[in-house]
Amino acid sequence: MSVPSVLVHRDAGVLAKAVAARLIVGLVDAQAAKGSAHLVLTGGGLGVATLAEVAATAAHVAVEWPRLDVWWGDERFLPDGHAERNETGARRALLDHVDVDPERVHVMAGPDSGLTAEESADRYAEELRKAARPEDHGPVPSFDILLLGIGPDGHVASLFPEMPALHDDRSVVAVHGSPKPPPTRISLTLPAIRAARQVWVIAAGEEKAGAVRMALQNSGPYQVPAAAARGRSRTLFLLDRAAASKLPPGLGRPSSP
Ligand SMILES: O=C1O[C@H](COP(=O)(O)O)[C@@H](O)[C@H](O)[C@H]1O
Repeated sequence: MSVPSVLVHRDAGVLAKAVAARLIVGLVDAQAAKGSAHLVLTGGGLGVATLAEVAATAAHVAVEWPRLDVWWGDERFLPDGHAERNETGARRALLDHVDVDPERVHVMAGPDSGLTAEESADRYAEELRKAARPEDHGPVPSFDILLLGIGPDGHVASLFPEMPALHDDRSVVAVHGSPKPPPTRISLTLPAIRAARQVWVIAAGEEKAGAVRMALQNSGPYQVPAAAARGRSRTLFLLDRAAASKLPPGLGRPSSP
């Protein structure tokens, strides 16, 4: 697993633009190397703001959107089109504005599908398994870039501290009793997240500063799930100054004056 690098931008607005630019370059590079790419999206305020910045950046035309598989790290178990679904935010901010192949946009089914949360998680795990190639050596594709927001409690995706999902070795699980609404969610597990080539944890705001510090300081994953969010080749913590404000001196590298 890779050792995290920390990059700090001036504020949330600059951070969203910087992550968007980095994402466009990362996808173009992955497609140039392999022909197609796998991207895992996050929900949350900064996650959606980043996608809106991708759509607003002229260079996004360099991404071959039809040759991109889009996945989610987690979903709130709500009906299709619900404003609080991570999918809805991603569609409005980016996916409705680019030429993605609908067959390659892999959504986590909600209750309107007739599935229970467990069945939805199992179905997503199966979709991931089918997309995995022998060279991935596991039940999920080696995602090229996996984006994660982080909660003030250190949660990533819908993996909350001290919940049983943190011990699950399946790739996708249903989560019940989430401390953040809505209570029922679907989430990739830590083994699925750690199968990614690159994991980018993005965070803005002072309320995230304590969690960011713990995630970078060898906390146990059961207490701080973000501490286990690491990519096989690269892990980036992309922060604004407020989210980096509790890091020990020298840990964060300023990127924006
Ligand atoms: O509920 C969720 O929250 C986290 C973080 O969201 P933020 O608005 O505090 O940045 C997000 O990463 C996750 O995907 C989402 O379901």
